[in-house]
Amino acid sequence: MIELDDFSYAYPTGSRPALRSLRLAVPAGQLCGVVGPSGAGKSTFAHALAGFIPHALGGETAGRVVVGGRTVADTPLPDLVRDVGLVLQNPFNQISGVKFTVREELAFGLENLGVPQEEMVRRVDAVLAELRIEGLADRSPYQLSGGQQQLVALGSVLVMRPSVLVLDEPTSQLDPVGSGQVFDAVRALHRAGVTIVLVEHKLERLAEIADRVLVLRHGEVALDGPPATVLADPRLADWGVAGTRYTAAARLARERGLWPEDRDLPVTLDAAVAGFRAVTGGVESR
Ligand SMILES: Nc1ncnc2c1ncn2[C@@H]1O[C@H](COP(=O)(O)OP(=O)(O)OP(=O)(O)O)[C@@H](O)[C@H]1O
Repeated sequence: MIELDDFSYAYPTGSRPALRSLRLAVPAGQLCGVVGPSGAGKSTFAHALAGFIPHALGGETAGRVVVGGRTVADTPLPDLVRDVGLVLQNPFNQISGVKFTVREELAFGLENLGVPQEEMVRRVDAVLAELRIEGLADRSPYQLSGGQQQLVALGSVLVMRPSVLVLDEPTSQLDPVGSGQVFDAVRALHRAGVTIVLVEHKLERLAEIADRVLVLRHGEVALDGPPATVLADPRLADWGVAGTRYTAAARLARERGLWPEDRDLPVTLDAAVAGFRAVTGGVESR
């Protein structure tokens, strides 16, 4: 469970608050997507949940962030990382720099926690298989592509088995295959009951897996609700957030009188197919 209680934050060098009076709760086990235009505060939000704000980045806070019953500002970072995993937008920043192979890199956090060797090997092997990166195990973390590093950065967090996972654009550098590997892993973690906050620009993917979507704008929550409602909201375009391609296609169809005004615009492929089937009466032209 994550709670933000009137939480505001300004960076040490920031002239304006990056987050403003956020009041929200993410129940245990929920997969909450976060979207918004550039500079909206998405990364800042992710850092605040994981305790990097204020512990590592300083700045001024007001209100509280509570994760798993602990007030983030009052909990030392090493204690927080046992429960809350943060995958950064740039994987390069997440690599320890002190390990020679991916296998060692994945074990690093567990080593620091004093996890016994056998258990460590078991957990690292499980994560290598889950992310389908067994082939990278003996490579240097520095001789990987950005996308491969992104998978390793995710793996180094997953081995810790956090109960809360915060992912800041975890597929930004990945091709469709790599993105699929990450989304499969996220889906499995969601099924396993992990609480997940996922900052993601790939809205078609987000629409399929999120229980809920927050839209951040100027550091505030502009919209909050189920993906089918939030991602089809016409205001997104005005705010600089491109909706899903399914919503765009149905909106064009509506402009041509082919999608009824009273039918919701779709955000997933299944909803789009069902909608077009219904409006064409199931007749498919060749
Ligand atoms: N280290 C920093 N120091 C000062 N200001 C910062 C810092 N990082 C971000 N900001 C500012 O805080 C605001 C929110 O930035 P943030 O990176 O959280 O946005 P974002 O929604 O993640 O954007 P993007 O989609 O481009 O990653 C912006 O005005 C940004 O310029």
